Amino acid sequence: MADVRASSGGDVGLTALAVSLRGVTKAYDNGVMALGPFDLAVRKGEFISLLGPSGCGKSTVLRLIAGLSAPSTGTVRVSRHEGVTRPGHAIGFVFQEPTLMPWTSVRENVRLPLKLAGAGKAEANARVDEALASVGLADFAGAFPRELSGGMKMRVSLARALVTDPDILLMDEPFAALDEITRFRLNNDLLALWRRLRKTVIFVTHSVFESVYLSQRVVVMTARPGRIGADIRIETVEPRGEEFRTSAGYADYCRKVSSALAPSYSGQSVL
Ligand SMILES: Nc1ncnc2c1ncn2[C@@H]1O[C@H](COP(=O)(O)OP(=O)(O)OP(=O)(O)O)[C@@H](O)[C@H]1O
Repeated sequence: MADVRASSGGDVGLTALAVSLRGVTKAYDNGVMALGPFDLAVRKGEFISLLGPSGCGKSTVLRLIAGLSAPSTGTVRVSRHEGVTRPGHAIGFVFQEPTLMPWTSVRENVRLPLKLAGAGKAEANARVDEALASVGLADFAGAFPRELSGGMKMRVSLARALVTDPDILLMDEPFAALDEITRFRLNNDLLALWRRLRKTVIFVTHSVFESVYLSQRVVVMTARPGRIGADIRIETVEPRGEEFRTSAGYADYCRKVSSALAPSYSGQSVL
């Protein structure tokens, strides 16, 4: 039986967990067996990456955690802090496309989740200002999406996800469409934000390099139906920066993660 619950974190042994998936499978209506059985426990404040071949069910995992889709079997639990009365959601979602409303300003784009949650104007204004400042866009509140670069649009998208002060940030290949320099900069900014805000981050990427650079744990998924092929802890001196990116330790971790990914593509011809 599928069971999707938002717990207050009161379960014995689960208090430190932000997200827990147990024995989860997902079969879509068209018969595609996308996932599972899949077990994952993410601690509060942890930064993990989900890495795996195309179609292995990474986005499906995020959608299940966000409650946008229900598991076919198994349990999905999302912990919420008790007594929190702020408007909005326990979960913020950032997609690969910034999906901004082109006809209105950055400020209104970021305000949208608060509007939907019925937040008062004064509180919403303060939160929008704070969210924009946290992604370095304090001076662009009045700009329109067409006036922004790809990296800036992604920052707006991130601010929109942060504006409700969620406990958990789900990010689905957010930087995949960006050039490498912009991507590296956003990687650093995201790490700085994570260190400051201590959100739980679950980050989907196709990039071995990005997963190792950002995460405390890289969860490598098998080809569809996605299961956990490897769960690799990345341990290094914090805070991370360019020194880590160019270190032997980083290269070693990238090799280890690549090896864990290899069974998913070995034997498959690209021609
Ligand atoms: N709504 C849906 N209906 C039917 N099949 C779906 C649906 N959503 C996803 N799938 C299928 O389920 C499988 C897993 O999809 P999912 O998007 O979770 O994979 P992914 O690992 O995120 O892929 P990618 O890396 O290419 O984005 C794929 O085969 C996909 O075609």
